Amino acid sequence: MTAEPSHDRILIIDFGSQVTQLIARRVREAGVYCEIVPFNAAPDVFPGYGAKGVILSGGPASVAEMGTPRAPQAVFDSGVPVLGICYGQMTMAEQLGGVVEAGHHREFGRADLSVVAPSLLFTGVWEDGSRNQVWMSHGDRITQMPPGFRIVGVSENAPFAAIADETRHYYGLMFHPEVVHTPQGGKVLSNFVRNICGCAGDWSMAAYREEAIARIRAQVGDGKVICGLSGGVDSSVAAVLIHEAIGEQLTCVFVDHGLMRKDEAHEVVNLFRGHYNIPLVHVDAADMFLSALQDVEDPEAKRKAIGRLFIDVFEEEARKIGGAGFLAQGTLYPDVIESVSFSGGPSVTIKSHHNVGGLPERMNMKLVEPLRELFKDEVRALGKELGLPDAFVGRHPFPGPGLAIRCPGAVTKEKLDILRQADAIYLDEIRKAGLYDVIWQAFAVLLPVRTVGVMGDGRTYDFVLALRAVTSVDGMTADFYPFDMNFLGRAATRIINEVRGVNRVVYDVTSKPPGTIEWE
Ligand SMILES: Nc1ncnc2c1ncn2[C@@H]1O[C@H](COP(=O)(O)OP(=O)(O)OP(=O)(O)O)[C@@H](O)[C@H]1O
Ligand SMILES: O=c1[nH]c(=O)c2[nH+]cn([C@@H]3O[C@H](COP(=O)(O)O)[C@@H](O)[C@H]3O)c2[nH]1
Ligand SMILES: NC(=O)CC[C@H](N)C(=O)O
Ligand SMILES: [Mg+2]
Repeated sequence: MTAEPSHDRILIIDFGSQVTQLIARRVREAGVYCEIVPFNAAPDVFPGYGAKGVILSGGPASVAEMGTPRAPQAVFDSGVPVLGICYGQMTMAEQLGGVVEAGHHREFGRADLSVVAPSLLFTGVWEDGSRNQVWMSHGDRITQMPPGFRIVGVSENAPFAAIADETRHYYGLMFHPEVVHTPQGGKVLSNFVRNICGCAGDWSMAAYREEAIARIRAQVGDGKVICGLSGGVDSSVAAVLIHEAIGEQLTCVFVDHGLMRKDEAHEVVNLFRGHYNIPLVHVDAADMFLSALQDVEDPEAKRKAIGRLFIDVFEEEARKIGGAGFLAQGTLYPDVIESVSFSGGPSVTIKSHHNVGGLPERMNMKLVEPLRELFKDEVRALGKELGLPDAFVGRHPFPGPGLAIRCPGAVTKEKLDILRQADAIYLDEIRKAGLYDVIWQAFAVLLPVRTVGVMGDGRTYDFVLALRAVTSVDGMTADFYPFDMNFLGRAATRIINEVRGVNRVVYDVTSKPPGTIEWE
């Protein structure tokens, strides 16, 4: 947990819901700092955390079953306001003397909430007597409220859809206020953190910048820092922020691992050197990465191998400048959440982001990660605050393992060359159509599948290329971009005509979840 002591803070206890991160986002949108802690770490974290309120997330387990997770008793003993959402509501009800039954009354998706009594939680949002759209995803339900609570809202299948004990400031919601399908849900969460918990709502990027600089100085002292710079938004913002904090103690290192897109290495280095007076070392490590990846097919093995090599390169560069005690990276909150699985914790590891779960166990340098608590859109806002040019702030994300995770199966130089050309054409068409800034991320994937085609009256037997484009706010959830068919036809024709080795193009229409954005 990172200290953010000069602002009010909310602690979110995670029971493993797929949408816990969205609770954090909504709370921050209300100008309030918050962090997520897994339920099994909560008993240690809560007592010293200084939370002005606690939110209990949803989760896949059933409160009606023995041995399922509970909130720390200390939370209820502390007197801070508590909001339970779905599983969080049910465990709160059970822990405070109510009864929960396992599910015959499943509600998944859109539901109507009838407000049947006034509550501070709904003030200025939903009037007493109104019916409102909410989103539910549960099978269990409360059948008996704990003492001191009353019903505030009901739905067709949940007689206790919203309950409150206004005296003790305990609130429980069966529905999920954090998802966009509960259109007024953000305001409900804002009511909780601002009006009920009494948080000031003064958490902003300008404040974050000042505090982050102070923290970097305190951590680093007069030590030297190597910063992994990819040219992406995150590391560019991290580098500029760290430079503001410690000036010449910083050296940036750009690793060309041979898995970059077309012309990317030179563009990044020139752009950065053109704008900043920060020392930047350009390392050509393509042979080293490609030979290490030669026979690696498993996605996690690829990620781990790349993570390890990155560190080898950083350590080597540190030696060249006479040693550096610290390694800085543009790690974001979603990288941390998606990579880390606490043992016995609620959520599973989806993929090891090279800069977190993919790091080797033994590290000589200490990590400096000033963006570790931020979501992508917050980093972009911080970048604007720091005056970064749009060429950095508006860039689509590009994963550290690069094209290796866009080449399912073994990675070869030939495949990378094909992918590079096709990807460049696809992005060129996107820019020409004026869609680059509308789309959150777009890229091509070279599939390890060959199909038969006919070109110039001859038979071809070449690779299939998949195109991907998504819209998103923070990369945690995403929708596929609904291209016009003419656009897709145009891009496919150009790729097949101009790139040798591809004779078929397909478009990926999977959202996240259930897909992820990258294919590996
Ligand atoms: N080629 C590279 N050279 C040096 N460091 C890198 C490279 N690729 C990734 N990194 C390090 O790993 C971190 C995480 O990579 P990631 O792709 O998430 O962030 P980014 O590249 O800075 O931003 P974006 O997500 O917008 O691409 C980076 O912030 C950077 O510190
Ligand atoms: O720096 C990174 N190192 C990684 O190992 C990594 N894996 C995925 N990504 C990027 O994260 C976002 C979410 O991707 P997924 O839906 O595929 O998990 C998308 O923007 C991905 O491009 C990575 N970035
Ligand atoms: N979304 C949730 O928190 C679900 C809670 C519990 N697993 C149920 O099905 O009722
Ligand atoms: Mg990147």
